[in-house]
Amino acid sequence: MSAQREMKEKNPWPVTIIIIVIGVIAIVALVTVAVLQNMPLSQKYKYGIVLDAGSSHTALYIYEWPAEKDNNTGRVEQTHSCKVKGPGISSYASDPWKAGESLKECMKEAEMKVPGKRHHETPLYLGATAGMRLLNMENGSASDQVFQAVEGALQKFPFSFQGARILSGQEEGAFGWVTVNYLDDRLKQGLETTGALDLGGASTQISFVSSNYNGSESPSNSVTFRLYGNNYNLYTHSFLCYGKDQAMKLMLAQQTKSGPETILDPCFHPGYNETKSYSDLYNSPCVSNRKPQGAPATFTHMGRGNFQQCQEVVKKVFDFTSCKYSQCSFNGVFQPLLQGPFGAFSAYYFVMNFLNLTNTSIPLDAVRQKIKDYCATPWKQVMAQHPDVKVNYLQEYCFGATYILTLLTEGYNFTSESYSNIKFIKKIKGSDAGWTLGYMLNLTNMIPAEAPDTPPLPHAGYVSIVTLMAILLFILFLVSLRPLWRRCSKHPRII
Ligand SMILES: Nc1nc2c(ncn2[C@@H]2O[C@H](COP(=O)(O)OP(=O)(O)O)[C@@H](O)[C@H]2O)c(=O)[nH]1
Repeated sequence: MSAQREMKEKNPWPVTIIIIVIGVIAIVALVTVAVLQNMPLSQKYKYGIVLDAGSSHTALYIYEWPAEKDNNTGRVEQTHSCKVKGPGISSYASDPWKAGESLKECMKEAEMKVPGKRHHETPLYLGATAGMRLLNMENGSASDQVFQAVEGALQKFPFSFQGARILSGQEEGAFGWVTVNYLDDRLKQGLETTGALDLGGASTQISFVSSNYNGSESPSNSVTFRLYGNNYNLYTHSFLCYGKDQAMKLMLAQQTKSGPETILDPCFHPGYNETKSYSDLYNSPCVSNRKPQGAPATFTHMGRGNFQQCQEVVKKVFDFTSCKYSQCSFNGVFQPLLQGPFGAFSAYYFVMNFLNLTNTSIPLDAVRQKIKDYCATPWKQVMAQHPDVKVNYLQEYCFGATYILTLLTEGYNFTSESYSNIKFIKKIKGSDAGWTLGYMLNLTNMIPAEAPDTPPLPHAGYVSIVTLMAILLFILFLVSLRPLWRRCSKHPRII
């Protein structure tokens, strides 16, 4: 008995080893549980699809975000876009069925891009803008029929179709502003926001936060938001008929008041010569009431290529005569003092990018000179220099640039100084600038009013601390076994 006890006392190794093994297993288990518990769930994605039914064309956008971060920010990304072939849906007023048909190709693309098992839960929205606003004003039943055709076509796809509707100008402006600031991560961080300048085909929007605007003056221009715990009082205005294409009609209407057979247009290149129809020019509610009586069926549209004269004609499409507010942009519309940086997208970008004028540190006078030289370039030469640019776009850059400059400086009152606060942009971090993302974020409640609770430590910090504590505990445990070590180290010694 006593010999056995002596042997146990003399040889504590098995007990020590067992204790160490249990200690190691416990610590490994502790660390593993901590890591697994805090590991992000396997990255399952959710999707949303928005169709932007614009006046000149329709575009489809697919957005993607990690499934477990529905109400967080900065994570929704555009993963795919598709430009619908043909004109905007408002152009199918006389053949509504074709409006629905036109969307099918892009919708089939969306079916391929969104994983099959997510199809049924993927919301699909169609928002129409100024083209449909104008058609609705002109012919309500035609607009209804276009929507019926479009809804019928979209319902045939396996997504969760949430309806098609016309956005108000205010929504278009405000959601464009949300998109820009969301993508720039300005909302979540409560930073100074960026204003949004959107130039479409039929309307144009200006939206910004100004510290001297609280919504009391001209409340119809005010949109208030509470996003991530911050209140925003946004000024926004949409000018119907002041998109690039409708503004061109306004400008041509200025020059065809008397119903001439020929016009020598300073906004088109010298040598440009096309026969155009009066009824096509005056086919929109923006100009239809100005159609000259007794005009011929067609007129010859000739170019003169004179920037200054073009600016004079363009200025005439703005009314600066009356303002019942403390200050106005044009057409008697209130506008507070411009403030902060601005992002200018859609046609602002297409035109300024074509002319290599997206760099706004170029002085305004140099910008004017460049546009002047471009407008004066003979049409033949312009076509020869840009054989791969669509003629429809190419013929309009002189007018487009003159209009943009006049709208910004005379219309919105940008100065040589504040012009440099504008950035001409197409995409931000891979997503197109425009109203669609803001619209989807709003409808899916993906921007919370209050800042989401954040854990006190980031995931990596938490895992590091748990690991460190486990290692320290283990060392402490080993140190507490010191008396045992001494005994162990004595016994094996054979002297
Ligand atoms: N140069 C050029 N112009 C474009 C392009 N896409 C659209 N536009 C023109 O830019 C203007 C605005 O287009 P968009 O932003 O699509 O407006 P919407 O159709 O009213 O929504 C219209 O005059 C279009 O004809 C493009 O890829 N290049």
